[in-house]
Amino acid sequence: MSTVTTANYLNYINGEWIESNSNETIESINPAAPSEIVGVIQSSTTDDLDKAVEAAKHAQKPWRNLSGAQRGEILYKVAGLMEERLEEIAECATKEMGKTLAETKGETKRGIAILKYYAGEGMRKVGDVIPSTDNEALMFTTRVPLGVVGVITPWNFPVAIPIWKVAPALIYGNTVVIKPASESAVTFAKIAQCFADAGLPKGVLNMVTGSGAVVGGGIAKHPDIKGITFTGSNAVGKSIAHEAMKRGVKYQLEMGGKNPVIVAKDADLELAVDAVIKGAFLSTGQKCTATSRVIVEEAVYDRFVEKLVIETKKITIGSGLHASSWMGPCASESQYKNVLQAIQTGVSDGAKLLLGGKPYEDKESGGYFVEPTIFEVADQEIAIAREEIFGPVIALIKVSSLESAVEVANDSAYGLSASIFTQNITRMLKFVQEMEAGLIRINAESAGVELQAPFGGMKESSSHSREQGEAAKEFFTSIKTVFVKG
Ligand SMILES: NC(=O)c1ccc[n+]([C@@H]2O[C@H](COP(=O)([O-])OP(=O)(O)OC[C@H]3O[C@@H](n4cnc5c(N)ncnc54)[C@H](O)[C@@H]3O)[C@@H](O)[C@H]2O)c1
Ligand SMILES: O=C[C@H](O)CS(=O)(=O)O
Repeated sequence: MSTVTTANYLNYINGEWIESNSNETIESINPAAPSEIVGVIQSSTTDDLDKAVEAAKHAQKPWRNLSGAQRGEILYKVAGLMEERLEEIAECATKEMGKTLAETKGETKRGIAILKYYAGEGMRKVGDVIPSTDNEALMFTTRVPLGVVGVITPWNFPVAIPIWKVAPALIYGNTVVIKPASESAVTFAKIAQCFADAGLPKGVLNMVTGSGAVVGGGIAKHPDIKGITFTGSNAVGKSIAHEAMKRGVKYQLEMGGKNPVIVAKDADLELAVDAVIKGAFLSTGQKCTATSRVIVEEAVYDRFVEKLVIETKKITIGSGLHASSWMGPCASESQYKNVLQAIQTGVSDGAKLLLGGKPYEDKESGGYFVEPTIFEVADQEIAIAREEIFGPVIALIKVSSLESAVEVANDSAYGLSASIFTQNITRMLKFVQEMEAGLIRINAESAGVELQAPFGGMKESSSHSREQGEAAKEFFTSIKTVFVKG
């Protein structure tokens, strides 16, 4: 029997908090203590979505007609309010999806920094003057917003990912309808409140919560939504792309990964072990850039594995609210079951289980905890070496040379993030050149996206645009080339 511990969270449409006309709700559960309901959100309908899109459409022209500096001023105010409410937002994120308070505080600070970065973008140039072949003419480029943008976000970064989409969308003059993942929608409701309290004009930002198929699918199909930015699984991303292409609207997808780390024979093994543990098990492995394959040159394989197992055994598991916990639960029951199923598949496919592989029983809480799990894989064709698990599971692969390591690393449908540990500059440069991934990190964990740099994947990890930094401008605006003759 679950007990409601907090309020009913409403949709934010046209500057007001309103209930869905479905009169149905979804419970956001604490995965570390599933009997606890963090909040109750709206299970919205396409009618609710239509209201939100209408509000966004109505607000778009006045919003676009503000100067970038004026739009930026509001983003700075949102950042300030989030700073004041940092503890509340971070604690809510930890309760909703499980990652530790240290991680959610860091993520909330990251969201604040992203808001400030894009607030500043409101004062930066948007085009270029290009010399015309006609010496009496002036030719230049400028940029215009897309209009109403649909934002669909996952649960694993409930603060950073919505903000790294919403902030650039708004600063470049678009208005937004966002559907956050239901597993972390209460967290975004608190962020939307910061936008409301910062004086954002009504209709500029609208949040509609609910099922992906209904509300997310409705965003993909809506005729008045002129751009869709999505982060989530490949299956869902491809369905959104299909709908967007049918309507001829811009779309942006950032999706799954199966991120390799190569440990070369000249690697600093202590550094590599520390980075693999952080990259694979922080956030319970629920990062798109998380380490899931570790490819080790045979010359150092046994020493590396011995150190890795010893250090992994030190990981403390528990509620993310407890300072003693280094790793929290899987974010939901379904994620928990998916991870345990993947582990079972690994065992039945013949992978050698070196550590973990079982639920971490916490009888008091009944939380969705899984032990950090390390497999040794001889056959790279098996599922745990190929498919994204999005949990605390790594596959170790032994290779005879760096050439072979890069071949194995590239042998994946995904191309999001990749790291190498070596102290040889030639090997580093060869890796940079030959590794098919959008994020390349040298002597550092595979996770770690910096807000000021372009971020996105290659191959099936992405629709091949880039998010964050100046790159966001390319998606959230259209370029106009202007030729002026007196
Ligand atoms: N590349 C990146 O930057 C990045 C970052 C974080 C997570 N991810 C990926 O996201 C996945 C985990 O997140 P998730 O479980 O929330 O993914 P998901 O695809 O299940 O859901 C993502 C969002 O899409 C919505 N959705 C679900 N079905 C939909 C549909 N039919 N139409 C439209 N929207 C729909 C969901 O409600 C949610 O808001 C992993 O694959 C992970 O790799 C990628
Ligand atoms: O899931 C999103 C990315 O993994 C963010 S980061 O690489 O962990 O910063």
